[in-house]
Amino acid sequence: MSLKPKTLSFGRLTNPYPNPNEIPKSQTVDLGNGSQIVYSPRFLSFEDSWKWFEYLNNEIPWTTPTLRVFGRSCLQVHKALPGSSFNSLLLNRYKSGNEYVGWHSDDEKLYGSTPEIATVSFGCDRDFLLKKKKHKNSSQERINDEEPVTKRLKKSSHVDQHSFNLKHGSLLVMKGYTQRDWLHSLPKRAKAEATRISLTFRHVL
Ligand SMILES: O=C(O)CCC(=O)C(=O)O
Ligand SMILES: [Fe+2]
Repeated sequence: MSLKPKTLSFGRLTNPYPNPNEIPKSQTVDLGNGSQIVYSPRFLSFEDSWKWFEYLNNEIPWTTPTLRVFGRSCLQVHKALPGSSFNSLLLNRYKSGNEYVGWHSDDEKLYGSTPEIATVSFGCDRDFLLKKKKHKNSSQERINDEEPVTKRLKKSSHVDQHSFNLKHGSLLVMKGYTQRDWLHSLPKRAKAEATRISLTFRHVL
């Protein structure tokens, strides 16, 4: 894919980390029971990410709700995730903070039992939330009646929800049993006025 954007509009946002030494490091969050999230806030450079944003925003024939493109995946995602074998790319565009994705998991059979799903984000920062699914009968979720309520509440608010602010040029990877055990969403944000584009790389069996 050649990157020949029609227009470039660098400087829409100020680079939050102009000094490369201050760029936050990647973090791995262990969600427990074999699920993990890896978040790299500055996966692509600030300038390259704007080139990608402009290219995607101007050149993709965006339709509602989504466009699925099968074939060779692009960018450097394969290099960053050795062993990955993505063969599907889903593109989403959120034109404002009013556009959102509700709670769901990408647990369709076609992705297998432990899919690795990698999301690269461009444009406006948006929050990405994760919450644990309620399994009525699993021993893991069974409420211990002996435990004081206050302890129970503390435990669940700490362990059962996570939030990531997905930055321009960031990479977030959901791994292991994240789709089986967790829901994710990209909620409405009144303050997010600008467009966000995300690319999600997946492996279809
Ligand atoms: O736009 C995103 O970051 C995620 C969207 C999503 O969860 C999906 O397309 O399944
Ligand atoms: Fe999803």
